[in-house]
Amino acid sequence: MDGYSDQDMAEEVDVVVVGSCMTDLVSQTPRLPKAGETIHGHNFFIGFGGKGANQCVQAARLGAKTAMVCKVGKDFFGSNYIQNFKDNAVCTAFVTQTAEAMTGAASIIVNDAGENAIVIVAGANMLLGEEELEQARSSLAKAKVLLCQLEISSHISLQALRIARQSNVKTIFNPAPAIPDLHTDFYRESDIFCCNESEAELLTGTRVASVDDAGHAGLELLKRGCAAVIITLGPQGCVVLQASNPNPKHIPTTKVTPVDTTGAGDSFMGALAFYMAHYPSMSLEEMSRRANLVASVSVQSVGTQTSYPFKKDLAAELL
Ligand SMILES: Nc1ncnc2c1ncn2[C@@H]1O[C@H](COP(=O)(O)OP(=O)(O)OP(=O)(O)O)[C@@H](O)[C@H]1O
Repeated sequence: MDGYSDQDMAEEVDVVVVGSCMTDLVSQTPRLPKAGETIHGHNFFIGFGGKGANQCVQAARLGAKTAMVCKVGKDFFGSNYIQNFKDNAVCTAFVTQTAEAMTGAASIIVNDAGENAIVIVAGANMLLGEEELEQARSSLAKAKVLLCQLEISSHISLQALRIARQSNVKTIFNPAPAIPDLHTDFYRESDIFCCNESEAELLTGTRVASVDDAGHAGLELLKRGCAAVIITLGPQGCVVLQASNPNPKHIPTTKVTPVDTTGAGDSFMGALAFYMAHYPSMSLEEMSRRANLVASVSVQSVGTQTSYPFKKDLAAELL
């Protein structure tokens, strides 16, 4: 936007995401190579990923004023990612570049059967520290919603949640990728604790393979101190529980033909943050129903951020 700087944007942010950026380097091959083998692939592309950035971009595409707090390398990938944020109208005032590490990268090989082998190097993501969080403090304290995940140092995510809570900013925490010994304060600092089936399984130690299982796991997570729990269930939508109404509620979604479900969870999270920021008095069930529908659009085309809908792609009643 001409004449409208990053600093101007930082003054009026609705959704702040403190999290990761990853560049996906994707090779499509007939089969996965064996150790020591070189094979020819038939396609290569570079994609924008990382859970934090994905969620931020989805919220921005729905119309939320978003800011990303993250660290990328002083390299081509980092500069390219900053441009991607700008292209999606995300405030980059708190995106820093470091010469100490490369931008986070995921080297992905996908064979024709859809199987993959992936190497993730978190790189600059792990260097996001308290200093950068301090720089974002005043924007964070004025925001409506904070969104965090676990692809950066977990103590930075927890610190961001604490700052938001102290300022009465609603917090959404996505414990992904899940770690078994999650600090108990993550539950207490979360207004919404939102995870998928496998994360719920790892955190509770119980099997989550059905809507009923998700209800039981959700109750266990709720007991740990969060105000609400959402467990996403792929094509089955999600289950919602609130401390004020702990009866698990199944929120189904519409049946679609999935083409590529990569990043569906992040689309759901970004949409949820948008609804919380724009419709603070909407029920959590209704926000979840709408987030299901946004995410269901994302599974109907290929890629991660490339599949995320914009406001203009959605029915007016969803916005
Ligand atoms: N096949 C599908 N059909 C319709 N909606 C889907 C489908 N898969 C996922 N979704 C939507 O996306 C949301 C998140 O999906 P899921 O529970 O699979 O998360 P996830 O495992 O974190 O996803 P991913 O790791 O692929 O990003 C679901 O709650 C649902 O709303």
